[in-house]
Amino acid sequence: MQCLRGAVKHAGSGVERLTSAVRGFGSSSQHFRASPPPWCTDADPPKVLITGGLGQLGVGLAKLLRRRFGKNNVILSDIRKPPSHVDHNGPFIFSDILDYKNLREIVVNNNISWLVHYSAVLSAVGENNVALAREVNITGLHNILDIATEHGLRLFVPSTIGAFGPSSPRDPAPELCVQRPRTIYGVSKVHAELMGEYYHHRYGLDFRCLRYPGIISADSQPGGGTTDYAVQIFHAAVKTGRFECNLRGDTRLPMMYIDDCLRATLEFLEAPAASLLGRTYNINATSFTPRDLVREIQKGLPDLEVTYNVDPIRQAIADGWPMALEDTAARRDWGWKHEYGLSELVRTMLTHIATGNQLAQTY
Ligand SMILES: NC(=O)c1ccc[n+]([C@@H]2O[C@H](COP(=O)([O-])OP(=O)(O)OC[C@H]3O[C@@H](n4cnc5c(N)ncnc54)[C@H](O)[C@@H]3O)[C@@H](O)[C@H]2O)c1
Ligand SMILES: C[C@@H](O)[C@H](N)C(=O)O
Repeated sequence: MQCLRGAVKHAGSGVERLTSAVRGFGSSSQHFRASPPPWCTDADPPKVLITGGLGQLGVGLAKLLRRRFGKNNVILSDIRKPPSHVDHNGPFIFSDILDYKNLREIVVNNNISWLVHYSAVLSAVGENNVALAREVNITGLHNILDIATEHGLRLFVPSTIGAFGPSSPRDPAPELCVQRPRTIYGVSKVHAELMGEYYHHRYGLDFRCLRYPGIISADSQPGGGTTDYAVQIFHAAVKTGRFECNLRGDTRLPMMYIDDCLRATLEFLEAPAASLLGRTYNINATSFTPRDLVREIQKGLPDLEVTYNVDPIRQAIADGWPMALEDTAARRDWGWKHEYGLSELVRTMLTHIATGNQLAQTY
């Protein structure tokens, strides 16, 4: 299929306070399926490559997929040096998605069958460096599409709430509607959705795409997006008890706890092709404003103080994004169901961060 390429060329006391506050919250309700679903009949597990794997989502996804498919069947890759804990958990290799030959070599040499394409420049960073975002998010995607098509891979590319814009219906945004985003990030994600679906219809590429909400995680940092405040506030709340929020207090956006996001990704990847009436699906969990989030965190940490210092770039981006996503198609076609609402998300985040801080003090 080489012809295709040619053709389409705080601090201690705070931690104790927090620990006792969250003890009453109970433990995470997360549970991942331990064995393959009955309709998963593949004799061999897939060999999975994750690009951009050292960002907020990749390490967690690798952990989940390795539990399911085996440690050596999931290769994490990025253009940065991995921290030692990542290096010890399974295979990691350098891969620059802009280097087509290197990417092809990795796919061939490792007999890759599934490609999870996480490399991207996110919304806020993208507005500061449009050329870089265009290169990584669009040129890089072209390499990924060609390689996935040439080698018959199952390709997962995440899209985002950022693929909608001010003229899209906002509460909720349906699967199919006007999409005129005003960020290079959003434009590149609409491009990815359309190109992937085109390659599916034209070349039979097994392209799969989920529009993720803003993702909230405790042990990985966000990479420069508009929803980053909703992760940073937890760490600031525990460390200093103070947080300066860069979005207005009434900015409602769709959000999701990372365990729901990663489980959705695995379940969607495993869904039989015949059950997928579409190739790009919205997934939704909860929606909140900074004020809602502060109120919920203050149930565990009543002394948290929040001030607002709005970043006009991020605020303009958020004002053009939906407040919720309509996701009945995902629930109908492949059984999507979220587990974390706002209160579960906040309890789980505070529990994880308190436990992490205690461990850090121990060692
Ligand atoms: N985190 C979220 O809230 C969220 C929400 C919606 C969609 N998504 C999508 O999910 C995916 C993963 O998001 P994330 O939050 O982990 O992103 P992130 O910004 O934290 O990580 C992206 C990774 O891509 C890598 N990268 C950049 N240029 C590269 C290149 N040339 N070659 C290879 N890797 C390169 C970076 O080193 C980084 O580790 C992205 O596609 C993002 O658009 C994320
Ligand atoms: C929403 C998502 O795509 C990312 N967290 C961003 O804000 O850019």
